[in-house]
Amino acid sequence: MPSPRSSRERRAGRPEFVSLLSQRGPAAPDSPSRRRESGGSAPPPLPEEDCMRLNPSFVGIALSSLLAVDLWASKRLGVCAGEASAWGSARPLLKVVEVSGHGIPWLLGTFYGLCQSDSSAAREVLLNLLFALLLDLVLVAVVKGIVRRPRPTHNKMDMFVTVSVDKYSFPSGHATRAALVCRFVLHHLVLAVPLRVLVVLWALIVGVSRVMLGRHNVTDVLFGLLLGYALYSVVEYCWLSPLNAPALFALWTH
Ligand SMILES: CC(C)=CCC/C(C)=C/CC/C(C)=C/COP(=O)(O)O
Repeated sequence: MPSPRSSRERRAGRPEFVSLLSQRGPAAPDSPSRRRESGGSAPPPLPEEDCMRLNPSFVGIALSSLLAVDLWASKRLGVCAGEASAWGSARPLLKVVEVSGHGIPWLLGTFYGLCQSDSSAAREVLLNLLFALLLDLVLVAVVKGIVRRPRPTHNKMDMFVTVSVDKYSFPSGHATRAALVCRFVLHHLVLAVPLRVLVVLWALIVGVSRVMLGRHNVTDVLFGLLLGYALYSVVEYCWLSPLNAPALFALWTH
């Protein structure tokens, strides 16, 4: 009966073991690389980029899997993407939700409030809300323009007023605005608890409705919510006041 040691030695001589070993250290006496070096008929080594394609990194595999799950889930959840979709009858209602998170009503409403406000505290809050909404529009446009992810194929482009970058879907502008406005309102308006809950629900419904309407993939909305949440911290950090932006406030002093 052969000893375990001698059988291990015999296995080490087999080509598959030799080739594995040859990738880690100096070539074994009978390894394919040694045969190649000695002018054998083996094909020339692959260029670096071909090797990369054959050996995708862990991050690459994880990202493409996430993308595949995202596309699959977004298509399944796009139940109001058209009138003929599974929940197509709810589409008009979700389009009302869409308008509630659109930039134009928020910009016009804030501007109108600013013109009407007669207390300096209200003016300060509204001016900062206006600044936050404009910053959000610019940031989303820049990210959309850089990432250029197309909207889902099942989306019907029948949105209320859009600008050119809105043909792209990452991140969802409605989701960033909803998260930003939600945090802003919760911090600066003294509201009763049921109203605070309603504000949070509104932001979540705006986010979910983007996927249900087929406007976005799930990751567009998740990233949008995170971006809007983080953007509020930037707005707080850069908070405009009569002390640091007197010229701006002078514009609104009656
Ligand atoms: C002052 C100015 C440039 C206003 C533009 C307001 C405007 C047209 C905003 C676009 C809002 C919109 C359609 C965003 C897209 O949202 P997604 O959730 O579909 O990314």
